[in-house]
Amino acid sequence: MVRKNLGRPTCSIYLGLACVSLTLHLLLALFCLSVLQTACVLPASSSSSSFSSIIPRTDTHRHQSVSSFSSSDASSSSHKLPTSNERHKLNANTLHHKGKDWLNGPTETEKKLIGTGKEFPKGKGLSVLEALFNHPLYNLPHPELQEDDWLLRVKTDEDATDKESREDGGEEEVAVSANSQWQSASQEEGYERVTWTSDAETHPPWLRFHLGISRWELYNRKDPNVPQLTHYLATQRVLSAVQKTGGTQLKLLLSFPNHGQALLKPMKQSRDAETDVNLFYFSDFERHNAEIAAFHLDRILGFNRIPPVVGRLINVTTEIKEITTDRRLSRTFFTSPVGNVCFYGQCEYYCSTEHPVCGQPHALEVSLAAMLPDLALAPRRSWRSPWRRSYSRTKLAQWQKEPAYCDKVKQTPPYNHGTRLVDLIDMAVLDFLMSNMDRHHYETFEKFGNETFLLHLDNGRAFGRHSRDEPSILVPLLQCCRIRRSTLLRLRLLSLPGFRLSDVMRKSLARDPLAGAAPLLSEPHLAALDRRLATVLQAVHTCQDQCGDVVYNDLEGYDEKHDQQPD
Ligand SMILES: Nc1ncnc2c1ncn2[C@@H]1O[C@H](COP(=O)(O)OP(=O)(O)OP(=O)(O)O)[C@@H](O)[C@H]1O
Ligand SMILES: [Mn+2]
Repeated sequence: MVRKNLGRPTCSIYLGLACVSLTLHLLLALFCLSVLQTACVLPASSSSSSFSSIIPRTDTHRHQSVSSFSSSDASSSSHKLPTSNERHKLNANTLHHKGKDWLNGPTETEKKLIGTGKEFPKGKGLSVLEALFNHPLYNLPHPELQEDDWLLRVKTDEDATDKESREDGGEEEVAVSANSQWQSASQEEGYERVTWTSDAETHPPWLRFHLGISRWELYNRKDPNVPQLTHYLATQRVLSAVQKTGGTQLKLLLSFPNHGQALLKPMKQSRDAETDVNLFYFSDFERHNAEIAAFHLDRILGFNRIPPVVGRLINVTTEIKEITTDRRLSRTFFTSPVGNVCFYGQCEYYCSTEHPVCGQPHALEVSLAAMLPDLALAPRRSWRSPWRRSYSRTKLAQWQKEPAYCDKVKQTPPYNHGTRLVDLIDMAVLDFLMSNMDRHHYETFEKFGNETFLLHLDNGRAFGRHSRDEPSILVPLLQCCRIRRSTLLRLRLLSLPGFRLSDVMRKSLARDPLAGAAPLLSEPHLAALDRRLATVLQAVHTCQDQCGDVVYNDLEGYDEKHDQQPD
């Protein structure tokens, strides 16, 4: 009946409506697809403890993004982004996605790049560490550095003349003065007379380290000066020892005769003592062996973003107590009931008689980190981490309450451009592996603007517990589902039997002077590294199952070259 009554015009109206509805549905579907591709599936629960059950994740909730984002640092949002630099295309500046192959595990090319790990050439007499560093992934071609990609440069005689003749004298470039002969004006007691010229041969290791800092890394792994620098720190006569200000725990600044300096952190815990489970991360002690191990781990991950650190056995009496001019420090020395020489210094945390640093009776293990160039020469910018913890016993940080937090970070300068976000994720991977929950800030060199690497300073609270992993450290990766390709490939390499991370770390740490006393990381800590590495790879895998655009391809152009090489 109804059919009968339907005239031709009504029919076309229905047909039209059907078409409109179909188009709308299509548009809606397209929109949904595009949204799902750019954002990732996030954990459903909002409490921080939910992160412990993140891996592997199967939930598929979407969360509304929040429109306002208070920048993590007032200075960070005001800092203008420089234009992207073609020269560093290979390093990390291209966003590129190579189709579906990325989505599940290593591609054929990647497998070729990584190898099977079985070819570790034991027979060739190479150690696992040497074999790792010989691997193509640790020898990626780097574009030539331009003049302004170096943090400092030696001033030549011509520069000096130029500057004198200029009226304003406004030299922008930070320069190390080394005209024909660099002579210190005053001959301070104990310091050597300076006879450095612009010839690198005459420079002490610490100066060569400073002059080797570039836009993309703190040191070149192959630079023979790095072992020379650590040897220098471990053996030079200590000329002065004073407390270093800044930070919350006790640390000293040592000076050496040829004007080098080191940041000292003393041994506070035995190697295998685990941090008390009831201590909050912000109440944890700093560990000297964590500073040393962090330097090795960062280098093994291919980052080169931690100043070289070395262990040393110092004499508390002759190398600190008897030479210090720091009254605040010398006042705190005492002899313990068993006759050990102890001190505690003045600082916010653990500087009291109840928490002394003691020699046995004089010998004390310490870590010595190479000092970065003076802030007057090379100013640094401190950035508050978007994933900073609340540093409160009760409050949760924003990222712990909002699973879609990364969407906001991704839109906020400097994380919306260049490599900053993947740099931060590199840092989260490093911190998760060593279980460092104390990364509240990070620093960059002001000179390089936003196109530069992140300094991974202050690792004293890492390696506190081996029996537990802390999934919340990995949240930047879990929430953003983004990782640099070179990092991912190296992580995969380090998970293969021939290059197992724990084996490489054991070998690398054995080179430290303190390894003679006891391995710098106990076996349970080394085993934890392998376990955590598997967790990181699993997290990436889960991301790849759930989101697009996970891998940031910083190796563009390298695949093709590699493919052309004979197997
Ligand atoms: N190798 C270095 N060269 C120069 N400066 C350094 C070096 N390492 C650390 N610093 C500076 O010293 C400051 C304090 O050092 P560090 O963060 O290790 O101390 P801390 O007591 O652990 O700090 P916090 O309590 O804030 O965690 C750092 O923020 C950094 O600016
Ligand atoms: Mn610290």
